[in-house]
Amino acid sequence: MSHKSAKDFFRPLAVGAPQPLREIPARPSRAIHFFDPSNEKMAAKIPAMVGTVDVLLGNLEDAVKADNKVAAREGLVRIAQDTDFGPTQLWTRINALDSPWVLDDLTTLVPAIGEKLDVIMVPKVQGAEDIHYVDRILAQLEAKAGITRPILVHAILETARGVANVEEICGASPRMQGLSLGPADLAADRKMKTTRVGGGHPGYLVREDAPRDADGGYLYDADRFRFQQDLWHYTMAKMVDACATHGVYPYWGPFGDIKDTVACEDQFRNAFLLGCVGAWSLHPVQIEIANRVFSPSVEDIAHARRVVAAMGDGTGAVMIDGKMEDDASLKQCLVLVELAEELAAIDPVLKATYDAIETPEA
Ligand SMILES: CC(=O)SCCNC(=O)CCNC(=O)[C@H](O)C(C)(C)COP(=O)(O)OP(=O)(O)OC[C@H]1O[C@@H](n2cnc3c(N)ncnc32)[C@H](O)[C@@H]1OP(=O)(O)O
Ligand SMILES: O=CC(=O)O
Ligand SMILES: [Mg+2]
Repeated sequence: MSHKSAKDFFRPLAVGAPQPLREIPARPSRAIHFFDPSNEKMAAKIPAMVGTVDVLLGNLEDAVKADNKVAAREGLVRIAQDTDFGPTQLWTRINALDSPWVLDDLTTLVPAIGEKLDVIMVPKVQGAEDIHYVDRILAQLEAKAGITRPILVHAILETARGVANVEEICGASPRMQGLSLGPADLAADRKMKTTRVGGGHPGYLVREDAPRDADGGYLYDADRFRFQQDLWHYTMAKMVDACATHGVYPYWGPFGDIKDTVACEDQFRNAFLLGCVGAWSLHPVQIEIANRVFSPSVEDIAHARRVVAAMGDGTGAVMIDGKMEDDASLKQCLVLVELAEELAAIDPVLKATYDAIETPEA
């Protein structure tokens, strides 16, 4: 495979296109809230949601009926033009690159609302070639429309080939903002035997050994503990490593069991703990869950600040509450402290909560 030279990687791909970014800004994106711009009831709620959610995403792909694709595209243009998004990011999910709608999605959205669109989410990305296609066409459209800052690209990891190529996808363009794990399409593509949109499965488990009777025989029929396992652990970990390697952000995608807010929270928290910065929200009830779960807890920040204060110049080892802390655990604490600062900058309630934590003297 041929690679661009380092000096060419950050050159605009069209004359007059904006200069690519060297670093993707860490903008809070705990919940990426999906709405169907062709659904009038849903669309009417969007202006009032500004400021309550980090990202509003006008979805044009799956979940929008084929007959409504044009209405969704036009609806998104209207909403974007009529709404002041303030601190809330505006994203869209375009149709798949092999669909009959995607070219019109791009050629309509960029000239009409390109200055307001922060990120374009591309579904069913298979490899670097898909990102290269979007990269070049965006550069041409940006140049033609006089867009002054590059629109970023987010890929959904939802095919087996995409997972196999996750490294090259992350590194395909300086536009790459992040990746989301799409469990529904990924399950179908891999021929997994779950019909759920994210979450676990009662059949995917590990069972406690059978106890033995007095003669040493196994009691296979005995009641034995069963532990449901995580179907998504391997893919999520692989995605997080690829994203961290390339300086882009990993996200959990959808959780389809809207009524099971407890399991949704578990799914989101697993993603947070493994390194993801956010997840999709499909229904308003999922926004609060994501905002809470993807914000460091008061306990974590209190502990992290104690370690930062105790570590002074950041070298050496100290004991806090019977535990060893050193340069490496300080870095873990700084991940949380820095995230808290980024979130506090846009979330006044969270800022007040973090400000109220007693910070130890250095
Ligand atoms: C695998 C994937 O690709 S996942 C990504 C694609 N899927 C999506 O984007 C799905 C987006 N969400 C939805 O379509 C809907 O939330 C559904 C179909 C899941 C549920 O919709 P409903 O049955 O109408 O939910 P419910 O009755 O609880 O809605 C309550 C209210 O919230 C509104 N609402 C529901 N979802 C949303 C949303 N995503 N954004 C804004 N408002 C919403 C409804 O319009 C309704 O308004 P009303 O009180 O004025 O009547
Ligand atoms: O698009 C998301 C998915 O899970 O499929
Ligand atoms: Mg999908």
